[in-house]
Amino acid sequence: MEKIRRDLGNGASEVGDSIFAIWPCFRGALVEVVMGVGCGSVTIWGNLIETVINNRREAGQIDLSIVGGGGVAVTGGGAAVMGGLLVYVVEETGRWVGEKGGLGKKNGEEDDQKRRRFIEGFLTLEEIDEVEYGLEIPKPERANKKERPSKTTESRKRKRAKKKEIRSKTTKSQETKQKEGVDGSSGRAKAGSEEKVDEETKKVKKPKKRKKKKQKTKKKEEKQSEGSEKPAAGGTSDFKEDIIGDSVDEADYYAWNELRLHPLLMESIFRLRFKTPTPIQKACIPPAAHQGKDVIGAAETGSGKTLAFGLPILQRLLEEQEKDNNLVAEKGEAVEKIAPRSLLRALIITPTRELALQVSNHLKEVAKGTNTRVVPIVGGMSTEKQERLLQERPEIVVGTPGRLWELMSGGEIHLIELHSLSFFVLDEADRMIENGHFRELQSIIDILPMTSGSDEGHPQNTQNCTTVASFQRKKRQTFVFSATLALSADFRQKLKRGSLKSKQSMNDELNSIETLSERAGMKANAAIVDLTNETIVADKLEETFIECREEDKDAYLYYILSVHGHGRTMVFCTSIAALRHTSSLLCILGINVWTLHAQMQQRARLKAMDRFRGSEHGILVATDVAARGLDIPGVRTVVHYQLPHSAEVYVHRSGRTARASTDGCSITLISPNDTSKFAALCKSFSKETFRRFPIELSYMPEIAKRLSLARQLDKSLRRDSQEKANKSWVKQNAESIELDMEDNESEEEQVINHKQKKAHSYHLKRLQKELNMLLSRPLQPKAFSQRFLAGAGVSPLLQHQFEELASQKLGDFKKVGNGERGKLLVIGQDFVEPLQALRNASHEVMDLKESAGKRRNVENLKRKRKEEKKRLHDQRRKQKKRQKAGTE
Ligand SMILES: Nc1ncnc2c1ncn2[C@@H]1O[C@H](COP(=O)(O)OP(=O)(O)OP(=O)(O)O)[C@@H](O)[C@H]1O
Repeated sequence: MEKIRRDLGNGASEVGDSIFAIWPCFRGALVEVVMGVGCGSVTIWGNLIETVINNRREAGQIDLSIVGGGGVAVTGGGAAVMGGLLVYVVEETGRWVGEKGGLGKKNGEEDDQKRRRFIEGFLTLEEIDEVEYGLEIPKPERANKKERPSKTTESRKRKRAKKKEIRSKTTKSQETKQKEGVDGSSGRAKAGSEEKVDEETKKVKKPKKRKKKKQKTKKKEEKQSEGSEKPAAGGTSDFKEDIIGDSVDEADYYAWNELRLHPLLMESIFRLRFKTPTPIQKACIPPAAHQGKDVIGAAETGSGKTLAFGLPILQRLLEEQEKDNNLVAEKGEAVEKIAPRSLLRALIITPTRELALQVSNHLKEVAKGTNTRVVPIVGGMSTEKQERLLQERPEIVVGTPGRLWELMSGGEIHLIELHSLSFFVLDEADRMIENGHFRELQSIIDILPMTSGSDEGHPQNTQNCTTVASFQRKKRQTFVFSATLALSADFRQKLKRGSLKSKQSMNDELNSIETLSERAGMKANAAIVDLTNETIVADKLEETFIECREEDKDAYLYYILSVHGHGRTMVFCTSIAALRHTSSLLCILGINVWTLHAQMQQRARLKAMDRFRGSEHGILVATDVAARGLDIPGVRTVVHYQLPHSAEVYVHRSGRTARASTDGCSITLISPNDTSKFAALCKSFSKETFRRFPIELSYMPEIAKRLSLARQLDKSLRRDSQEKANKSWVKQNAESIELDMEDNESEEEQVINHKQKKAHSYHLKRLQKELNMLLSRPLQPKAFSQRFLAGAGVSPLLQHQFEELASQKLGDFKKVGNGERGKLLVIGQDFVEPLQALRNASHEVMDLKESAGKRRNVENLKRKRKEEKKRLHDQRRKQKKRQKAGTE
């Protein structure tokens, strides 16, 4: 989340007005409040805001996290002079939605206590991050950091002092532990201890959170018991034991031999059970890892591109470490003199936060057993926490352009000391140049040191490594990867020719892969690996479509999910409005879905992903933020509810299934308005035919009934919640500034209103009852026999409904006890997932050329009819005119 911070240096007298002005912005939004503290008026402000926030939290209307911070440090400017309380409201999108500044003079201990009470009621973003995502937070090491504007308030200092106290209590035990074998210098060991300290600190401070902490500890213990603990560098024996325990036969992995990877990396590969390198890995690792070349890599979705650039990075870092160690042994000098550690060596940029986290986790997994640290830096998470992660000086940083540039431009030393950067990677590179979305990327590229200089082999004369005598770093390598690089016809030709020279760009924009690569320092002799086939999509992907009217898309989606809802399914919408509409309808229809879109708070985004990952038959309704790169095993089906804007997005969306040599199915819902767009889309990847998804039409009347009820319910519920939110907003704000609300309604109006409300609530109840009744029985084809089931198979939903029905019936039967045999028996049937249904069905194929021809014919016919109609109309008009003139 990008924070836009401004201060309004207005006076405390405007408190009422200003709070009133802020709250409308909160409606429905998830916001973060950053509070600057330090003065007398805090007591009043703190109480006032606390009350309002609590009310709204309890009403479930807002979800606020309070991030403390000094007025001076947070805001600078006017506030620096005047101090006071500042409330910042920032939406997930980074759009500024409200602000308030109040003034006062410092009032000492009492205010501070109040403020602390105010802040302690909430779980901060940091804690939530830690609990949920196991990020390791190293302890702050001030010495390492360049002078930056301090965010410290007095109370934070006290907080830290308290932490220190507890830390000192725990240090002894940790020291003993470290001596007992845990590598004391390991970042992770440190991080672990810091987490413990944090835990203890919080225990002392927040009894409320004990429950959460317990879960956290439990989770951690579980993780540890799974054996995911990282062994210290060089200490591979634990690893080997793991592997031997799992009886890996190294001979099975012979295909990796020619890639000459470091033994520690090979151990990770054994552990991950990757028996052979994928083609893109085979093609990229030799030039990237052993010849020091830049690489442009294009291969189908799910083909292992992350390791195609990840392994060479780790390989080179390990080789350098070994060389350094040898030099240290030879010369007997301190390792820091020979080769300073703790410099940024690889910067990997991805377009989305989820992808950055995924790539980072993937690399961490492979880097287990080495000393190399990988850290994700993404928006939507606490900046402070990420700054602390960077203080650990990780060698590899994976991030999104926005947050990276925010930290870089803020002077984050680890990110701006780039003289030792050996790898610059652009994952999903073609996304980075779309619509000038990533201006920050341009800024990042601009601060990269030049690569073409003659400094190769010479000592780097920079702040941190003036003493590097014999340490020779090779020049920086640039890697550019995506599944759809070859979709640009122009670029494909260049890939084929092996020449990347771009035409002189008219402006400074990064509007083509060529300019992007050149500006990033890509060398002319880059290895170009294009393994994409003509159709670009994954080999084992079955692409299908359903033609339907726009208003019937919900019905077909419901059909797919309820009749074939087996395995994980991702449903893609192009707009957030459509996503909200679809997911809300599905929920009313009793289908549980998770949602993911860019306007969600990051925490919620990650939670949705985690839950989707954890559910065998989960359904994720997402916008295109989830289209690229996400690697979720077991996604069997992708549904394009709305057509994507480009062929690239279609390929990436579809590529969430059929990954890593598995199969999968994509279903595109095409309305008449979509056909020409769809044909154009297919044309761009030379696709001429498409299979029609088989639909058992006899289900549709029943589905239509359910949908009609669900739509009515949805509409009413939306209207109600809107009205409620408006009313409670006015009421609460009036209360917060102690205004009495007058009731202007006459008695007659009140009676009418009451009657209307009653009628409305009765109507709602009736609709719900009717829908419940329909949902309580299995979705049946029209000609469904009540006694025997035949047809398209049983989805999990159907299975569940059958079981319910059976237990009901059998229950009734037992009650009657008349000795008759039960009439309904549920026999487990195999589910038919979309891909299977497709394979079972006949090969009905849409010839895109033919259908485009047909469409043209229909359009011509329509045009001709229209012209004919117009001609006849004009003729009649003229005739009438003439007749009129004749009679006159
Ligand atoms: N050599 C291998 N053998 C088997 N599985 C592999 C191998 N390398 C990577 N994988 C697995 O393949 C899956 C896809 O990998 P990855 O996410 O890197 O694909 P990708 O090509 O980057 O996909 P996308 O284009 O969608 O981003 C991951 O689950 C990864 O663990």
